[in-house]
Amino acid sequence: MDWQTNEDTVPSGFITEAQIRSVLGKPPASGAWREGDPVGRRKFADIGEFAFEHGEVVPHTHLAYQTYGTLSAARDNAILVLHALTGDSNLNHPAEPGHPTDGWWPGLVGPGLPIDTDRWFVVAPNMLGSCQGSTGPSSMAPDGAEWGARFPYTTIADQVRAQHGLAEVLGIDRWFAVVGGSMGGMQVLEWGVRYPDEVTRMAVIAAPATSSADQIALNSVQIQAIRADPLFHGGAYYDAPDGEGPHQGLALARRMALLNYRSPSELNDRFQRSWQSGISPLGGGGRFAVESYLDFHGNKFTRRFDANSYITLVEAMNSHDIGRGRAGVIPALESVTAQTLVIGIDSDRLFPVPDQELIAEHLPNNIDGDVPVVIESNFGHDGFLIEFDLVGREITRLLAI
Ligand SMILES: CC(=O)SCCNC(=O)CCNC(=O)[C@H](O)C(C)(C)COP(=O)(O)OP(=O)(O)OC[C@H]1O[C@@H](n2cnc3c(N)ncnc32)[C@H](O)[C@@H]1OP(=O)(O)O
Ligand SMILES: N[C@@H](CCO)C(=O)O
Repeated sequence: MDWQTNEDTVPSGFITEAQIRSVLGKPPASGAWREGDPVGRRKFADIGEFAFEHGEVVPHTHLAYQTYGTLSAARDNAILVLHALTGDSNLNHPAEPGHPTDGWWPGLVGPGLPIDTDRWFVVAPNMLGSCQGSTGPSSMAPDGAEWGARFPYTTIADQVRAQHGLAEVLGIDRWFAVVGGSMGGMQVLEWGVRYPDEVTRMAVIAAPATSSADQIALNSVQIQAIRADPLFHGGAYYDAPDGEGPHQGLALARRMALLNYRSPSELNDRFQRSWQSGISPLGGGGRFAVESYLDFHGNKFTRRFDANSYITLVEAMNSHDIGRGRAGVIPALESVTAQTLVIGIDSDRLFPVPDQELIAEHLPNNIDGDVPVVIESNFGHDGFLIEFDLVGREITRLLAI
């Protein structure tokens, strides 16, 4: 097949300001960034005025979220599932009239699956600062224009405090489990440290206790790729004609990110030196298959994500230091009371296994003693989004103890 860019890909996930307003019942002074798509299954929790760790205040904030299963009368079966950098509140929706198949954890969450929605009430929010329905840079500021680059610097702790606001709206004062991977795993840790009395069990998957210099460096070049795009306009591109924006910069950032998400051996095994039709055997005049793959995902990404949100969320990952203001990483980890499962992936080059070893060593109630579970997978960091059987087996174990 001759792979091309995906110009015809239908964007998904964007909702309008008016649609959010119709759910919240009042002008939210915040919203989503692009017209055209239905609210679908999302609900919106109004969490009011929000003071960011950095000092700024946003007068009206809301989180988009979805629920799966039924909350028990005792309200004791709730599980919070937290997505990674570019995820959303869609966990698993089989195709049905009006809705295509959707969701980023279809092998993990659903009836009869490891997080069995016949038993558990699962809550999946879109994180603060994102662009899939929750308040973020593409939301409207009080002056009637999008926040853009003016949106407050957002930390992992901010995102977790916003999720806590959602828990209050839902009337859930204790989670049976909090589960998440990558950036979601950072948030799981923050939940365990910040709200120890509200988390019974937690699973930290492919995440570190702090973002290291290496990880910050990988993130910073992605941010720079977006800011260097001449169509970025300092983050004020929402009213550009014909939907122009820093699409090339965002696509380049996604290409770079993908290299951290996959393992060298997977790319080598999968694509080898194969090339697209039309390329010369020397490699000129066309694209290697792996280049086409990166182009494909880079272009596709620009159709579902806002560049300012991407910067906000990547900066939030950079902010991650579970020991900040808590006398260091080790005392912070030692303060967690929840039963914990820590999962690493042996081929993860973004958040490698030593990151999870540090966490497991210092969590007092790690179910595997002082070591993490290390999943063998060739898929690198993205393994937690692909290896449903391996991850599911461990989650099942956590929920069963
Ligand atoms: C919680 C969260 O993290 S949510 C965010 C998760 N989602 C994403 O990250 C979106 C981007 N997608 C991905 O990274 C991956 O698809 C994953 C991790 C979700 C799943 O990984 P995999 O099953 O290995 O999918 P893979 O990376 O091969 O991508 C498949 C796509 O690449 C395309 N593709 C494969 N090879 C090539 C190539 N040589 N040239 C162009 N396109 C290619 C496939 O056609 C397929 O397209 P589709 O998405 O329209 O079906
Ligand atoms: N593919 C994931 C990786 C980050 O953990 C995402 O885009 O969110």
